[in-house]
Amino acid sequence: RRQRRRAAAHGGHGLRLPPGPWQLPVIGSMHHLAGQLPHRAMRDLARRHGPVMLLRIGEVPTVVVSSREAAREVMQTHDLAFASRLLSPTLRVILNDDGQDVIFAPYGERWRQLRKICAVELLSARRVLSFRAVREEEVAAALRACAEAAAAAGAAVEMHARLSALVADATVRAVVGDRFESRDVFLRALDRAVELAAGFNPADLWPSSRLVGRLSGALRRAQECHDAVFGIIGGIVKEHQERMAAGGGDGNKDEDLVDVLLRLQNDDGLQFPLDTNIIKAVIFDMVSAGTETTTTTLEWAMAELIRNPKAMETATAEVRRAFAAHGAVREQELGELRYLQLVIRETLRLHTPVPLLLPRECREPCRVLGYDVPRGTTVVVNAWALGRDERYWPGGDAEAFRPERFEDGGDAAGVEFKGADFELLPFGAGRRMCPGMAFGLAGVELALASFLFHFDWEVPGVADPAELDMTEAFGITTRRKADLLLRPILRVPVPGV
Ligand code: HEM
Repeated sequence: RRQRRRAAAHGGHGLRLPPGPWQLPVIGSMHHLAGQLPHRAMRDLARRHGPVMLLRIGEVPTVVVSSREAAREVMQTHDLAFASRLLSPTLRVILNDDGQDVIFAPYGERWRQLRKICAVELLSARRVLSFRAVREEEVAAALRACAEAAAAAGAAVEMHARLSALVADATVRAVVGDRFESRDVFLRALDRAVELAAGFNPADLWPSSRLVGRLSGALRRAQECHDAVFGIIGGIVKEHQERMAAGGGDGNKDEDLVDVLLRLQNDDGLQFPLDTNIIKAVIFDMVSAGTETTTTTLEWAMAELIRNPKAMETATAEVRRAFAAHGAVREQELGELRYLQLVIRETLRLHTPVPLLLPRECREPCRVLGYDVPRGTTVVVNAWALGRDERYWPGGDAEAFRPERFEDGGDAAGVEFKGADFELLPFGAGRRMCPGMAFGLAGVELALASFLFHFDWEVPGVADPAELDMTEAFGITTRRKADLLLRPILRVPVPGV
């Protein structure tokens, strides 16, 4: 009978819908998620109901995928059927559009054009390389700040603030060409957007109710975020336009991403013109997708290394050995740091920065592991749960930080995060996979290697580093809840200090 009720809820007949926990009127399955972070609650529910599970989040039918095989079906076998996104009411307000950007655009020609621009122009390997000097300068500034703290005996550094400033400045300079004065206002608004975009507010739970939408504080807050962020971006785009009109800003070498987009705006070959609103939305995508994820990865990597002194020792010894003669980390040789790469891979496994990836929307009726997924269903892949699943990470230590598991001969040797191994999906997979992977990793690698090269790190006031608080906060990304206060001890002089 339960099965029939669910089928009716979808307006479908004779469908074999995925199983799921019992539902209540109005709130659907929400009571099963209450009091826990969604990715954790969904993992626990999936253990009981299976790898393809149907929930109703408020009124939104949501299929949660929690096995390697099911993820492969969604993101590879039927990728085209799941290549769209849904735009929640909150996101619609934050972006002020119906999917004009890349991240939340529905699948279609418009998205394909923007995606191609990302691949060929904005986030290509050549472009990422062109921002090397920016990355090096911003990392050097962060190192100098840490060196000052180290010199003031015993001063600790609040790593979240330090890392988000570093990543934001490096990303923003690449995207818009310069730091901007309102960086902190921008970051605060972005912070709120990350929380709001995770959904689970009344406006997103009951999208069909205008009344709920109107009464929901979330939409008001989303509007405030939009105004703050797009006001700043609008000013930046205008400055670029004026500079271009005055004949400056040309020359491929120093192009920032706004320059690139404005240049493409004049390209007659585009099927869909890039109007200024689209450019602003894409700029917002680049900055928001680039900062939060990269900062989160760096913070967890530092926290895990602190908690695991042996891994810290190995990673530090490797980077100091590699760059001892040069006195500073050089980006072009980072590929040689094999252990550091494994530390990053292990961090992305345990602390998948976007734990539920970005929800997809089913474009055409489809079957996943034999279950029917009706058109319009939201589909969520619990990448965080896959990354900790004992079936794929054997050895009884799936929740432990052990980069060695990826070494040759290790039990996860050869498992990569490039979208082909469905147990490790920090960047997703398939057509909607993250196009900013190289951009993000370049920032993580350089910063992490440099922090370890110049400093040893201690946690003041925590007798046993294993006791470090690792609680996650709610949001579209898995940020740390607690501050990460670390004391740097200078070991190799920082140039310019
Ligand atoms: C550690 C860093 C990063 C992580 C973990 C990450 C993760 C993700 C994930 C999980 C998705 C959704 C994939 C899917 O649906 O299968 C995504 C999409 C996206 N990411 Fe990233 N990302 C990172 C860095 C970046 C950076 C630096 C940029 C750009 C500057 C970027 C731009 C994008 C864009 C534009 C999309 C949307 C793609 C589409 O829908 O077609 N990301 N990212």
